Amino acid sequence: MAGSTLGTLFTVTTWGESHGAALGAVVDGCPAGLSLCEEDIQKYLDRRKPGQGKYTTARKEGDRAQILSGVFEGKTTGTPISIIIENEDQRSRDYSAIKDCCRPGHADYTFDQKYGIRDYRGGGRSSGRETAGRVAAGAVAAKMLAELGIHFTTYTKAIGDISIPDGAYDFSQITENPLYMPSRSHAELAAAFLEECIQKQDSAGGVIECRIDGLPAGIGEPVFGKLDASLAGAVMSIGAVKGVEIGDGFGAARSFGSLNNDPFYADGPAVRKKTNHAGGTLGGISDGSTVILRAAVKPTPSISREQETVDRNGNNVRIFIHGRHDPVIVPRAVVVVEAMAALTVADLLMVNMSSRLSGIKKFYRDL
Ligand SMILES: Cc1cc2nc3c(=O)[nH]c(=O)nc-3n(C[C@H](O)[C@H](O)[C@H](O)COP(=O)(O)O)c2cc1C
Ligand SMILES: C=C(O[C@@H]1CC(C(=O)O)=C[C@@H](OP(=O)(O)O)[C@H]1O)C(=O)O
Repeated sequence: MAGSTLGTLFTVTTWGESHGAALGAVVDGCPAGLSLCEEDIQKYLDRRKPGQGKYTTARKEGDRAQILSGVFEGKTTGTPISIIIENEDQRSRDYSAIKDCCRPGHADYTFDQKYGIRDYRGGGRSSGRETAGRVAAGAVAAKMLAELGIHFTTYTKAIGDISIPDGAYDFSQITENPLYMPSRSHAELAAAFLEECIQKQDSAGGVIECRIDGLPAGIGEPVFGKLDASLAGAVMSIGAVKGVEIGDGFGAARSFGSLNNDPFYADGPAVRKKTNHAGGTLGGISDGSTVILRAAVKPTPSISREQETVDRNGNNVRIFIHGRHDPVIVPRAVVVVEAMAALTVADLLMVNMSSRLSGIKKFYRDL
């Protein structure tokens, strides 16, 4: 299936290229009866849309979602939901000039090696634009999860070295600044840092944090389909994501068992934890506390500074990229991380429904 599909029971396939006529997604396995309209999807897509200010690519796309199937009279029908987003601004400034060169840090070289043919008008399937389909699909998953009381809070935790300390968040700020940072002062520092990067014809990376609230204990598979492994796999499949942490992540390697273990306590009939170093998962199964994941995003590879590379004939050449590129990917990828997390949780929930005989009996009785 050439790696375009994710999930077991709640699946998503994305299709299309950055410079083709359109791109989109097919969501299969979404239960019938969910209220769903184009506006639900649009709200998500608008958070990723390019061409919105100086910290995003200048490529102007409306990114309007159209639902082609799987919804009737405002409700999902249980059949595949197909969503299309037309490309409107494919015109690129310089791709023909660099068509035989491999952009350092981008996927040109590896695509050439794998397929022997490449649509040089842009990144094709390796373009960040492919993530529009993921976000449209993730909006469907998030809508379903919201009905179950499962909610996502996703934001920019760091840009370059400007990092918001754990817990020092003002969530009301997330939508107030174009960098999606939950701290006004950090957003101002990050904006100044990005201005410097742009001046130097350079790009920057950063960290995205996603918190999942309302997930009950018991979701996730014990071996390969672990909640943390599945989240990491889905989030690592986003272009430019170079690392994923769950809970304290790499910090846990420097901790001690006595500090890193989260003590349990009984709160009436509920079992809770005093701390959450584990990030909401134990043994690959949710423990009922907030699931916390972070994604490390590298600096945008296409920078306008002169760089060294090779061409298809094996010559050492210098490359100048003058196209439309994000000086920082992080703010636009915030909603992509959320979408991938929502798709993963929706799928694991569906798989989980068959893990107990009592669950199957209940489903059978309700038929
Ligand atoms: C939302 C989003 C926007 C992106 N924008 C750009 C861009 O404008 N220019 C660019 O060179 N790469 C951009 N990228 C990154 C490339 O798609 C990515 O680096 C490339 O596919 C190579 O994959 P890798 O970095 O995972 O190895 C973007 C990625 C995402 C997720
Ligand atoms: C258009 C989008 O971002 C694009 C992501 C991208 C890349 O190489 O990843 C390269 C640029 O596109 P183009 O191929 O036109 O030069 C960005 O503008 C988008 O995300 O919608």
